[in-house]
Amino acid sequence: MLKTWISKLATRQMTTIGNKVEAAKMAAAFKAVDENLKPDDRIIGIGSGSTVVYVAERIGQSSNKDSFTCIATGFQSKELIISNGLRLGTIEQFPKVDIAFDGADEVDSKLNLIKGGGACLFQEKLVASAASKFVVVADYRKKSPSSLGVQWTKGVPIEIVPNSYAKVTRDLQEMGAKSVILRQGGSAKAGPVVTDNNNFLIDADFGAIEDPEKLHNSIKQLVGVVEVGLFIQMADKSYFGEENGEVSIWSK
Ligand SMILES: O=C(CO)[C@H](O)[C@H](O)COP(=O)(O)O
Repeated sequence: MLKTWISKLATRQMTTIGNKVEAAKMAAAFKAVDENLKPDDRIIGIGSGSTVVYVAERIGQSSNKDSFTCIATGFQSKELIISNGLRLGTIEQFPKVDIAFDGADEVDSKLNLIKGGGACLFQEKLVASAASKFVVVADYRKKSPSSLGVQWTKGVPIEIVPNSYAKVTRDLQEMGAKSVILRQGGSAKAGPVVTDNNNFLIDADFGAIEDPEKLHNSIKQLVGVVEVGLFIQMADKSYFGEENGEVSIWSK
């Protein structure tokens, strides 16, 4: 009896926490779109992950949907664009993006980001780097209290060419990574995660990252590395949905 009551309480608490996080994501995304999407924006980048779902929903509510085209950062993003009745274009057609929205795994006070928790980092960086304005949407759990790698402890996601994984693993270990893991598909797939670009992903934990730009540049030059999930000084603004329902904004 007591066990059942405790389990019901735990379920209710988990639901409340879950709802709080979902509400925070939605609040951040809606405010970010409302404050940043301008009527003359023609090409809009749509990122990946669970927060961007609300960005696509909000953009999908626009009355001038025919006047702009959305660029995806991966399979999920493409589906979001289509399911919200938005026009889909490609980065090859539109290499100049007016504004891009995306989520993040961790954000520091200088607006450096860890991204790639959802395995989409290469296309996310491609679209963000093509954008005149890059706006991040996240919930309160993504704010770094100090350095990157403190809040997000699964490691820096790194997209690599598949047959380079053993060599890049060794390189990262030699660079001082505490752990280097080839990301696995888990119960959904026997073997490694394969990205939208047919690559593998490594998660390399460097602990608290004192100099993210230096680390980014060192990893980027390793042969086999396609892209690094450290986004250095790319974001213009970050919107965080808070636990109390408010939205806080960090700007450059
Ligand atoms: O980088 C990403 C995918 O590769 C996501 O943007 C990041 O993982 C944040 O996702 P969510 O909004 O679900 O927390």
